[in-house]
Amino acid sequence: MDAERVKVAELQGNQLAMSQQLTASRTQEMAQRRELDSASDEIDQLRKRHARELEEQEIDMRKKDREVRELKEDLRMCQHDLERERETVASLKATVSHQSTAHVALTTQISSSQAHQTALQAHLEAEMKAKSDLEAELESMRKRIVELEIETREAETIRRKLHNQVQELKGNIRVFCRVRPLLSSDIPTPDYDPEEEDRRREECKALMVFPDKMDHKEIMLSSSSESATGQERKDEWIFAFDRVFEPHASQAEVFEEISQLAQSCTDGYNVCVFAYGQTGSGKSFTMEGGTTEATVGMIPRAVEQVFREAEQLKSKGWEYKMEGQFLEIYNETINDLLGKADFDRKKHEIKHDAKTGRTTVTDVNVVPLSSPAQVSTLLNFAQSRRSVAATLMNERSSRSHSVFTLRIYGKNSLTGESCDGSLNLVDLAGSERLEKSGAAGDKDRLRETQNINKSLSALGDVIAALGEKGEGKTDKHIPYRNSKLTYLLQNSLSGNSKTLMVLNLSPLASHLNESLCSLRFATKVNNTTIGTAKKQTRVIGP
Ligand SMILES: Nc1ncnc2c1ncn2[C@@H]1O[C@H](COP(=O)(O)OP(=O)(O)OP(=O)(O)O)[C@@H](O)[C@H]1O
Repeated sequence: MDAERVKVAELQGNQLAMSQQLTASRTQEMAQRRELDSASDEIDQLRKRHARELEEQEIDMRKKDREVRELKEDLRMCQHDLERERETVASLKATVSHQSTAHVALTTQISSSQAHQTALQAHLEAEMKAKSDLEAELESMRKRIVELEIETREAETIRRKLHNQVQELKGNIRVFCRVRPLLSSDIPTPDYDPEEEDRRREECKALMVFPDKMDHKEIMLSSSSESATGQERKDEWIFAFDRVFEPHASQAEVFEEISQLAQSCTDGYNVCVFAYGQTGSGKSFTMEGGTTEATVGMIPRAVEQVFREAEQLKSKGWEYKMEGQFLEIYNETINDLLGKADFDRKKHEIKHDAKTGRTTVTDVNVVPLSSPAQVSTLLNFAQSRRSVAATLMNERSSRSHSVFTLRIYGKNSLTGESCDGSLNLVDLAGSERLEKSGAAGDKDRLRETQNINKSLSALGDVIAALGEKGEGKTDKHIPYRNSKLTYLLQNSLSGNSKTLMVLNLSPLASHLNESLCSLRFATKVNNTTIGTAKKQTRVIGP
C-alpha cells in the first residue's frame, strides 16, 4: 500500500507538477495564444498589406503588361521602321555605291571636260582671233568688192564698146548661108523608090560642095549639061559668106554665131536678123524652128539669150524693160499678128521719131514681156493667127514677111547710163521668081509675087545704098520708102545697127536656078559694109 501511497503521492506529485505544468502550459498557451493572436493580427495585417500590395502589384502588373504591350507594339513598329530603315539604308548604300561609281565617272568626265574645255577655250581664242582676222579681211574684201564693182561697171562699159567694135570688125552686115537637109517630102510619093532616094542624095552631094573645111565660109554649086554641039559642059559657082552651114548643122550651131548679136541688143544696138530664101528652103525652121530643145529656132533662142543677158546685167546695176510686137507685111499692107480679131482689117501707119530714133506702128499691140515663156506664148498666138490667115488666103505665110520685134530699154541706176535697143527677127517671104511662083496666069498671085520681089529688091537696094554711104558717100539717098519692110526697119538698118542675113537654100538640083539667084542676092548684101572695113568675099562662076 505504501507503494501505492507512494505511488499515489508520486502520482499526486506528478499531478501537481503536471497541473503546474498545465498552468504554465496554459499561461504559455495564453501567451502563445496572445502571441498567436498578435501574430494572426500581424498576419492579417500582413495579409491585408500583402493583398493590398498584391492588388497594387496586379495593378502595377497590368500597367506593366499594358506598358509591355505598348512597348512590344513600339518595338514592332520600331522593328518595322528599322526594317524599312535597313532597306532604305541598303538602297541608299546601293545608291551611294552607284553614285560613287557615277561620281568617279563624273569626276573623270569632269576632268576630261575640263581638259576639253581648256582645249576649246584655246580653240575659241584661236577662232576669235581668226574671226577678227577674217572680219578685217572681210572688211578689206568689201572695200575691194566696192572697188571691183566700180571697175566691173567701167569694164562693162568698155566691154560694150569693145563688143561693138568686134561686131563692127566682123562687119555690121553679115551673111550666113544655110543649106537644109534633103527631106523625105523631097522624095516623090506615091510609089516610093529607095533607089530614087539614093539617086537624089547623090545628086544633092554633087550639086553642093563645101570646100572650106577650116572656116566653113564657102559653098560651091556645080552642074553639068550638054552643049548644042553635044559636048558636056560643067559649070561651077563658088560663093563665100561669113559662115556657111552644111545640111547637118544644128539650130544650136547656127545660134552660136548669132548669139553675139543678141548681146548687142542689151548693149543698146538695133539688130536685124533676116531669113531669106525660096519657099521651103528652111526660113521658118531657122527662125521659129520646132518645139523640141534641139529644133527650137533663132527667135526663141535670141529672146532667151536677151533675157539671160538682162538678168546677168542686173548685178551691174542694169534694169531692163522689154516689149514685143509681131507684124506681117502682106502685099505691102501691115497686119498685126498679135491683134484680137481673127483677121486684121485696121490700117496701120509707120511713124519714125527723129529725136529718139524710135519707130512705132499705129494701132498695133505692143506686149510688155517679162519672161521667155511669155514670148513663146506670143509666138504661138501669132502662129495660130497666121494659120487662120493662111486658110483664108492660100499659102499666105510663105508669101508674106513676118517681123518680130523685141524692144529693150535699159537703165543703169549706178552709172546713170541708159540704152534703147531692138531685136528684129524677120522671116522673109519666099524669094522665087515669077515663072517658078506659078503666078503667070493668076492676077492675085502675080501681084503678090511682084510685091515680094519689089520689097526684097528694095531691101537689097537699101543695104547696098547703106554700104555706099558707109564708104564715104555721105549724101547717098537711102531708099527706105521703096517698101513697107525697109521703111518699117529704117531705124534698125541705119547707123551702127547690126544686120544678119541667113540665106536658106534648098539642096535640090531642081532648085539650082533659084539657089543661084538667092546666092547672088546674098552676095550683093555680103559685099556691103555699113561704116566699117569691107569684108573680103569672092564669087567665081558664069
Ligand atoms: N535644117 C533643117 N533641118 C530639118 N528640117 C528642116 C531644116 N530646114 C527646113 N526643114 C524642113 O523643111 C520644110 C520647109 O522648111 P520651112 O517651112 O522652114 O521653109 P520656109 O523657107 O520657111 O518656107 P515658106 O517660105 O513656105 O514659109 C519644113 O518641113 C522644115 O521642117
